Parts: sequence; C-alpha cells; structure tokens
Amino acid sequence: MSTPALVARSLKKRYRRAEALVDCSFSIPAGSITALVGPNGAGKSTLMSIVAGLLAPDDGDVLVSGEPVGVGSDRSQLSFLAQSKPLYGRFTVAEMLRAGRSLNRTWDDAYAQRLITAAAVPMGATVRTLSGGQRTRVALALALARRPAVLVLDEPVADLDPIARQDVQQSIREEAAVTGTTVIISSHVVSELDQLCDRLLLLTSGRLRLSGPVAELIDGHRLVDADETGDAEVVGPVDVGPSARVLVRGTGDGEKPTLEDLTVAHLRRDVAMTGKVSS
Ligand SMILES: Nc1ncnc2c1ncn2[C@@H]1O[C@H](COP(=O)(O)OP(=O)(O)OP(=O)(O)O)[C@@H](O)[C@H]1O
Repeated sequence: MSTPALVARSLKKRYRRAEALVDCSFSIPAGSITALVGPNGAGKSTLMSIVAGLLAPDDGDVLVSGEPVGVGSDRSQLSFLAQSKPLYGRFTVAEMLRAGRSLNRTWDDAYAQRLITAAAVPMGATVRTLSGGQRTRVALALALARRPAVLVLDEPVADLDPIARQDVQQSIREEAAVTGTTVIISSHVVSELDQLCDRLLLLTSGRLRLSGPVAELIDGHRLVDADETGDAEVVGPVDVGPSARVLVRGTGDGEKPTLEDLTVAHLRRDVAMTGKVSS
C-alpha cells in the first residue's frame, strides 16, 4: 500500500484555558480533498496550524509523505493559507509574486500569473488597496503556485462573491486532480464542500467525531422520518419543525443524506450530549 500523503498521530494541544485538540488521529491519501468541519472553537485552526508545521502539538506528531513535520522542519512541501491571509500591505501584487518566486524552489510563475489574471486583480495594485476578496485571490495564488504536496486552506472562500467561490473551488479541484496535491479545507458552509471534497474530518470540542471518505460515510447513514426510526441507532435531527427528519446509522430504507445532513446531525448530537457546541 502507498504511503498516505498526510498522517496525524494522537495530536494533543492545550492552551491555558482550553483543550483545543484531544487525541486526534487520521490518515489522508494523496490527491484527496478533505473537508475539515466543526463549530466555532472546535480546534480546526489549531489542527491546521499543527499540520502546517507552524504550531507545535503538546503530544503526537504529523507525517507528510512519511516524513515528520514540525516547527523548524522543512516545510517546502506544505502550503498554508491562514484565515488572516497574511500579505505585505506595501507590496504590489507583482512584487508579492516576485517574493514568492525568490523564496520557493518549486514556484510555478506561469501558474501564479494565470491565477491572478483569472481573478482580474491588477498586477500593479498595492496589496493594502485591494478588497478582502482580491487579497484572498492573491494569497491563494501564492499558496497554489508553490505546487505543494499538501495544501491547507483555512476558510479560503469566506469573503468571496459567488462566482469567485466557484472559480477558487475549480482551481483547488484542478490542483488536486492534475498535480496530486492533497488538500485540507475548512469551511462553515458545508453545502459548498459537498461538490468539492471526497473526505471529511468532523471536529467538535477538539475531538474527531467522523473521519473518512464522504461516500462511505453517506452510505453508512440514512434519513428517515422521526417517528419511523425503528431499531436503527439515531444520530440526530437534520432539520427543525414538526415533520423533522432524523439521521440514523445503517444501510436500510430511507433517503441518502447530503454531507450537510451528516454534519448537522452529528453536531446536533454532540450539542445534545455535551450541552455545548464546543469547548
Ligand atoms: N492562541 C491561543 N491561545 C489561547 N487559546 C486559544 C488560542 N488559539 C485558540 N485557542 C482556543 O482553542 C480552542 C480552539 O480554537 P481554534 O481557533 O482552533 O478553533 P476553530 O475551530 O478554528 O474556530 P473558528 O471556527 O471559530 O475559527 C478555542 O477554545 C480557542 O479559544
């Protein structure tokens, strides 16, 4: 069997007042696109920072193509687009690309130029004069043009208009399909991840509640009316109201859930069991 692109083993991270990750383990094959989903404060950014080698876990480790990743290790195979989209405000877009070219051995300049042109961002514009969405497109071009083995994206489309969201999703899809890049992408808009992602990591209160291929997870669940669950194990409701449907485990009668149904029901179950959305 080939080495997974990314392995996380028993990751733990505690901040002074919060347990951000509790024994998180998963393995992701090369070329897959994984949705990282969870409520506010679930630990997604913490997990992504550790995977990107920017934050040290208290325990556990991360392997990229079998090699350990950590603070101070070679991160040339990794690109991380943080929520804050850090860019140099005084640089022009062209200067940002030039910096990317000089700092990265694997830089693909033609690709970077193509992405900026497709986003209709002027090369001569100063970064601080760009809109939030334009900044995101530049930051994403910088992350993609490094041609990383693993691309970690923390809510990359949150400030984009609907067309830009589709364009960015298409770039991510192409990157994974053409170059075999492994992508982890976090978002609160689960309905948008449905078409993009083939794997799911569902994190609540720092714990992985679901992990695996989306198709398998969907096949392992069914949607049924709340009063027709029979002997099936009920996960939780997927919508509210008198005719609420519930998600149950199993392969019997019922409708196939969407990725959103799956995550909503598991998140509702977590709230019902713990009395809170996250730590
Ligand atoms: N630098 C920090 N110092 C102290 N606590 C932190 C720090 N960063 C995160 N936390 C805490 O760790 C927990 C997980 O935070 P994290 O930012 O990883 O969650 P998240 O799932 O990315 O949230 P969101 O969806 O709101 O971005 C939260 O309780 C948060 O308050």
